[in-house]
Amino acid sequence: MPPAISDGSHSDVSPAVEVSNLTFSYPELDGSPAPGSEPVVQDMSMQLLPGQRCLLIGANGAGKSTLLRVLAGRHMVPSGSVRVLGQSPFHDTQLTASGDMSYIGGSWDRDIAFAGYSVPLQGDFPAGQMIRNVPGIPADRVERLMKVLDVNPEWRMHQVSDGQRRRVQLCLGLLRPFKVLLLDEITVDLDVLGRADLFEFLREECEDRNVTIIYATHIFDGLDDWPTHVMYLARGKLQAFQPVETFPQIREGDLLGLVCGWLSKEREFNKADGRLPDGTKAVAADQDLKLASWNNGWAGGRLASSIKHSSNAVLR
Ligand SMILES: Nc1ncnc2c1ncn2[C@@H]1O[C@H](COP(=O)(O)OP(=O)(O)OP(=O)(O)O)[C@@H](O)[C@H]1O
Repeated sequence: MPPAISDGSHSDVSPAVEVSNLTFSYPELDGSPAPGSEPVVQDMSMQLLPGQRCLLIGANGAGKSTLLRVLAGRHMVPSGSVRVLGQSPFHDTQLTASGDMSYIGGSWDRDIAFAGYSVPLQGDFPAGQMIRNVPGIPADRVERLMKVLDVNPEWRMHQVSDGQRRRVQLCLGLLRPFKVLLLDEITVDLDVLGRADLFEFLREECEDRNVTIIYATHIFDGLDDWPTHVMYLARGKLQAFQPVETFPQIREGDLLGLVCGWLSKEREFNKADGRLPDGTKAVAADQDLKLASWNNGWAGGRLASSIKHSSNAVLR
């Protein structure tokens, strides 16, 4: 396991993203973390400057999505612990409303009362109409993005494939000229060429417009020379955060090998420390399982509830 280190770069330019001693736990219904639980993000500090692109790496359950959602202002944290473009993303909704910060998460869905949670966005409307109707976007940017993402304006949103829906989601998320972009593994449904075109577009955005990007992924194909920085999380802690040129393996085009090495060491560490593969502490077999104080909601006629110390259980 590499030691926690900081980028070490010093600059007079204000950071685009700044995290200072951030600790975050998911609250239970009473607003406090489950007693005895480890925070999902622990004592993290890092900063990225305009123009930098960072890959966010970590095993399943490491806390990547949680960190991105905190940066995107989806969870309340003390205002000094996260600054995006100098603002607190939770407290300053203008960051998102203005389009200066864009967050594109893994799924594109919405909760519909009495119908269910996580309903994929669908409806008989053409993709081109949705995209071209977003006000205030220069026409050349709209057409360029539709070309990069190969979006057919005639696609009807109730008939598209998962990959086509993802392309429309990305197109809408990238439409406004953001300054900070947070991407949570959004390329799983894209074909190889679509993914390559997208990353080329994002690189140009950084180089031409000086934007900052953090991208969480498990897919490293073709990414060796894309990031300027790499950030590795394990058990909620920042294990490494460095410019790519400081990693000989990345310079030699073996980003995947570097990541596999980190994850294998992490797996051995978890085993030796009596932890589950996701890094959480294993619970003794004789410990009572208690229903947690949260329910995840009704979906498809089932009540999905979380049971403490277990994977999600479903009560029918
Ligand atoms: N809404 C939630 N309430 C409580 N705990 C949560 C919630 N969402 C995630 N967690 C827990 O937080 C931890 C980190 O989850 P997170 O989704 O951030 O991991 P990740 O690194 O993005 O994983 P993956 O690579 O599988 O997407 C996990 O242990 C997960 O069980």
